[in-house]
Amino acid sequence: MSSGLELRSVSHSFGGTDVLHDVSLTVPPSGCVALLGASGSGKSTVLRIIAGLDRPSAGQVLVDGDDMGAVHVEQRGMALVFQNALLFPHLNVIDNVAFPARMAGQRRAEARRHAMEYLELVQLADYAHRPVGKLSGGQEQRVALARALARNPRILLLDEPFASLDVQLREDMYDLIQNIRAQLAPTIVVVTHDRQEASILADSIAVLDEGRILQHGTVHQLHYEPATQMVNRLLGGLNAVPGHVSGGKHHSVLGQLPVQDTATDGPAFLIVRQEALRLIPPREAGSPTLKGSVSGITSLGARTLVRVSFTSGDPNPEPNPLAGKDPRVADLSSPDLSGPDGYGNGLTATLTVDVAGNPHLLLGQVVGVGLQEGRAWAVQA
Ligand SMILES: Nc1ncnc2c1ncn2[C@@H]1O[C@H](COP(=O)(O)OP(=O)(O)OP(=O)(O)O)[C@@H](O)[C@H]1O
Repeated sequence: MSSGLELRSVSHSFGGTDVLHDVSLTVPPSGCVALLGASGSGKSTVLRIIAGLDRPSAGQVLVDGDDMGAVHVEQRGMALVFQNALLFPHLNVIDNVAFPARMAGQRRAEARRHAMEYLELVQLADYAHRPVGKLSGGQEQRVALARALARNPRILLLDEPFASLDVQLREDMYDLIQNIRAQLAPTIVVVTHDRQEASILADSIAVLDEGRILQHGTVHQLHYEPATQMVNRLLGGLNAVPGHVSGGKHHSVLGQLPVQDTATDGPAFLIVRQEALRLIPPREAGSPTLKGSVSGITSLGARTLVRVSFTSGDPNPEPNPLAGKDPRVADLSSPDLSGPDGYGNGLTATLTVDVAGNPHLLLGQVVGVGLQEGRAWAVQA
């Protein structure tokens, strides 16, 4: 049966250097949480502390409410899978998977029968008697997963398990993890620096930066309601426009945009996801109030990123012809640039817009930008 995991104010230092600060995290039974962060942010250290491989300098790890402090690694009921599969080279595939059961004293035939069930789960039953030296990288990781699952762990810990696989193999592994979750429902903590991987695999993501959890939330919250500019950046957000919040609106070169009720007054960045922005085609835009000009075009294949630069200071703004007509498009072009905001004197801002297909734009071309309603978000500067 799956277990719930809780980290309570865990801190850790190596030789006097603090690497984790007051990390608290809850993973419900059968839940999957991704720890997302840049290299060196402390992800692996959190995982090692959960597994019992390192003792935290302070704080507690609890499983189903029980403090693991005095519980030995082997008794914690956890299984770890690393980026490197770490298979036993002298054993074939099935005996690698059967190894933990053999160590626990199970008879060979029984341990192998049990191992075979897990090899079937990871679709490697046909490879049971193959030497592990003759496996591909993806197959090695499948064997490592089967070996971890065969221990029937209370918690499965995955440390960048697919980082060394190519894109296609990685996608196959994501399907496999979904399948394992559907069939066995283990509680999972997966460490990754890949935001897409975190979004695909996990129910929620905890963003770690310099040993601190900046935010733990759903994939949606982290993308559209980031707690800080750093979270926005780590989740791939490309737009952060400086300005300030007052009276529930963000004031910047882009004008005044209503943001979340909870935003506090003061200096703040306006965060808008590139996917929540829409280019208003030049022929429809006519004379958009907020004239933006294309300053960069980057092809992503099926999609294109378009950078649009805006300059404040137009004393006679004209109305955006689309404002109010398209319910999906908020009026991003009603700037009060003559107001007392201090953003009216030739300052510029750029927004990056994620566009499906090739928009056939030219650098310098004037375009309008629409924002999906309710998608403007402010974070304190
Ligand atoms: N055994 C150790 N002794 C000293 N410092 C360590 C040790 N292990 C990790 N560190 C330091 O602790 C910090 C966090 O390391 P950790 O490996 O947890 O980060 P990470 O986010 O998993 O990084 P990566 O993605 O590169 O694996 C880093 O500054 C690292 O240099």
